[in-house]
Amino acid sequence: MGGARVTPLFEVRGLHLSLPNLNEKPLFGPAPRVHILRGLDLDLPEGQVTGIVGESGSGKSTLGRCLIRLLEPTGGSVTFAGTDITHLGPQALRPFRRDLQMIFQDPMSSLNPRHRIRDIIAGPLRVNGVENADARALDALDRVQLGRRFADRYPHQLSGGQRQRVGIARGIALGPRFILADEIVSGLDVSTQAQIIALLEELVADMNLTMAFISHDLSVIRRLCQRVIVMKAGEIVEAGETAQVFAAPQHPYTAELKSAIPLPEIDDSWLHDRPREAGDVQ
Ligand SMILES: Nc1ncnc2c1ncn2[C@@H]1O[C@H](COP(=O)(O)OP(=O)(O)OP(=O)(O)O)[C@@H](O)[C@H]1O
Repeated sequence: MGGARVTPLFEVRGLHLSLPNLNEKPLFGPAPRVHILRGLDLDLPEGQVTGIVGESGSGKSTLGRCLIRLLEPTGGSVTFAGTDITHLGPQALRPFRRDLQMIFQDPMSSLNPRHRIRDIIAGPLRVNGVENADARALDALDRVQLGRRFADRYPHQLSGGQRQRVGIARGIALGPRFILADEIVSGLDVSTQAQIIALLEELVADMNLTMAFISHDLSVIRRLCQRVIVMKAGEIVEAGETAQVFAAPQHPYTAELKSAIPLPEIDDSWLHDRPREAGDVQ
């Protein structure tokens, strides 16, 4: 596309992650290590959504967790907004926690069933010492187009799409700069998926969010992500602008991936149909 270069929010160089392989513990000596990420280089441009695709077990979630430092890399570096966060301990990471948020795949298991929606969203705000946590939780409910009348409900009283909106509200309430979204629309029906994707697009634009969006669904990736990286066996086999990568895949694996999942070629206007009334939200 050309134009001005977008500053990367994340710069990842030679990222490596290995863990002891507990399935192959020898009688003597240390367990052999399993290499999950094998030297990744990538930039995540600020204000853009980068899709991460690849077969099951290729390391997508592990990469995401290294970015937000839920995992500590065993090699290479992760630089966030100019600071090397690769090996920061819990104390040094504290100032970054607000900026690095995650939305989980299954909101039912990640939302405490005994807590009201207002407390689920306000919880992380209180932990981070944010003033007016309750008011900000209600604002977040508005931003995800659920509305305040959901504040006193419990997760089981909501539909799958509504619960995912609560997950998103919790993710954005702290005003993060980066969100990791790991398979967050996989469990939803197609029309609810489309509404959630439209909401994410709006939030990314309004809040200048940078997002890494892990998904198996290439049509969702094509809709939402300006850039995409393709992983295989702990390595990045292809990266670039989404339209280019899928139009002219350079790596046989990308072509394989593309041919494995049919992409809808026609009329995606339904993706733009968004509810205008909070009561319509699914
Ligand atoms: N704590 C761990 N100990 C040992 N192996 C692990 C651990 N976490 C992940 N792995 C292995 O690392 C590989 C990458 O896992 P990861 O969850 O990152 O893949 P993924 O691409 O996100 O897969 P999926 O699409 O199935 O979620 C897998 O083979 C997994 O079994």
